[in-house]
Amino acid sequence: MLSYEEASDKVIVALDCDRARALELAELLSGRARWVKVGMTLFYAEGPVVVDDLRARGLSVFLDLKIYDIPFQVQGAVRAASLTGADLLSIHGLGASAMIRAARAGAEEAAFERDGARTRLLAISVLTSMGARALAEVGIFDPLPREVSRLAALSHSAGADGLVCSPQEAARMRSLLGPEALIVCPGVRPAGSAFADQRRVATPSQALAAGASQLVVGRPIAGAADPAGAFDAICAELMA
Ligand SMILES: O=C(O)c1cc(=O)[nH]c(=O)n1[C@@H]1O[C@H](COP(=O)(O)O)[C@@H](O)[C@H]1O
Repeated sequence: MLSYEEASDKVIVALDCDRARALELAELLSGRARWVKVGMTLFYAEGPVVVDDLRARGLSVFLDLKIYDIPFQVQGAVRAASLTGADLLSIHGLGASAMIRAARAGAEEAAFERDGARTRLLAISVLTSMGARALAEVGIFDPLPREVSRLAALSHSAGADGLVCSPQEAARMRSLLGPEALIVCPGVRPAGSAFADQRRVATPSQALAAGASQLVVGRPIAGAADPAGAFDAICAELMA
């Protein structure tokens, strides 16, 4: 059974909003949440300073930029993004092994320059908003779990520290990657919450039982009338 601290460490709150609201949410969740996610909506509007703001409040940051480009560009982008001191950074597994190795080199350069811990890299597998039909639209006809497995194995061997996948693939990825791998799952919906644009979803307790290391939860917390209450309810579910 998890303690409240262990449960809260497993929940990464996605701050897909502007800086004022992100800081308001950080305040509302103060003393509860330990992890937040800065994605493209917030980062493109505010830049690296927002990572400083959140780290200064003692929060660990997943910088979710889903980086995808040629290896040269990716190395530079990952270096720059890692210089923010973010704990986690996302890149696309679809960039293949040369791009992932370049990402790893960029993260190592930044750690050397900062004389600090290396930002850990999470490879995005198949977005949780996509189902088999969306995959087929982009020419991938393999069953979804097979596509996720291929990207997981490739990213792992090229130097990514972990994987982003839906909770529906978490058990399979846990047995593929082993007990130490970081398996981060968005597409988490407490019972009764709207799925919105998410397709491959599960409840917090199902995601945890399937082997997720951490869960990413956005709108069910950030969009709730009482974000702290919604966060605590998820922790309580993980502790049960
Ligand atoms: O990298 C991610 O975090 C991510 C990957 C993915 O496949 N699906 C996914 O939803 N996400 C992110 O997880 C968060 C989910 O938000 P909610 O759907 O509001 O809980 C968003 O910030 C997405 O950017």
